[in-house]
Amino acid sequence: MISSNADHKASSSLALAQHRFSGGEQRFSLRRGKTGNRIFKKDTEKMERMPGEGELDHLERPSPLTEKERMMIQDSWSKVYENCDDVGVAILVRLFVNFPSSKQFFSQFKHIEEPEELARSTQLRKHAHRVMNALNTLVESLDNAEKVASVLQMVGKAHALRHKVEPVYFKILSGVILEVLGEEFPQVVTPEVAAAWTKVLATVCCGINAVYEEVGWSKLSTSTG
Ligand code: HEM
Repeated sequence: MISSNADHKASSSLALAQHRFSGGEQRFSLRRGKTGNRIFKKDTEKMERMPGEGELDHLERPSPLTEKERMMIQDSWSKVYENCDDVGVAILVRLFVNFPSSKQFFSQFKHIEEPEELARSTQLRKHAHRVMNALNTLVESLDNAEKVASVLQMVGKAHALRHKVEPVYFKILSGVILEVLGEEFPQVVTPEVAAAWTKVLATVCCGINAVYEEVGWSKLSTSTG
């Protein structure tokens, strides 16, 4: 069961396979306040829409990255990673606000709604740090297929077996990552760079799905049953 009633009221689009990277409807972005600190800004008010049944089931593994794409990923990531903690928290707050059902796996903030309060949660901040570090390892290892596979094995197994996270949330998170990076780093994440990121994140999702299948995850579909 991955969707609450609220999930169905929504009308945003998200389908990694179809290159639609709107991560949801309420937008919280990082902006510099007068003090120079990054703050969360709420732009619009809408509700979550989970991908429909079968919508994301047939994600095809993208072609390998070209050398140029690999360089674009590594260059853009170096700018993003300079703001590792802020960006990681912004991504996860956007995920949890736009897709509230994704909070169900987190004991310490599953009932919190306010983005500012979410952003202060120790559990959220810790997970943001872990996600960003894992992405950093993947980006650093783009020319090392074995290393990429071992990271995806570790992440996939832990989330399937220990945390029992439906794999669709990895696709949702991928869309949110692209959306936030595009908004926060518009000079860096040009359409060409975003296309390369699309490939990387689709590869991550395919790898995670493969691990879920390996460990016998029984419900790879986005079924709400
Ligand atoms: C690229 C995507 C992700 C990466 C790299 C990632 C990475 C990690 C890592 C390294 C850990 C800690 C080690 C462990 O317990 O296995 C962790 C824990 C966890 N992750 Fe993720 N994660 C990702 C996506 C997600 C998503 C989409 C969800 C659910 C919506 C999720 C839910 C959790 C939960 C519930 C924990 C345990 C948290 C705790 O014990 O405080 N993760 N993740």
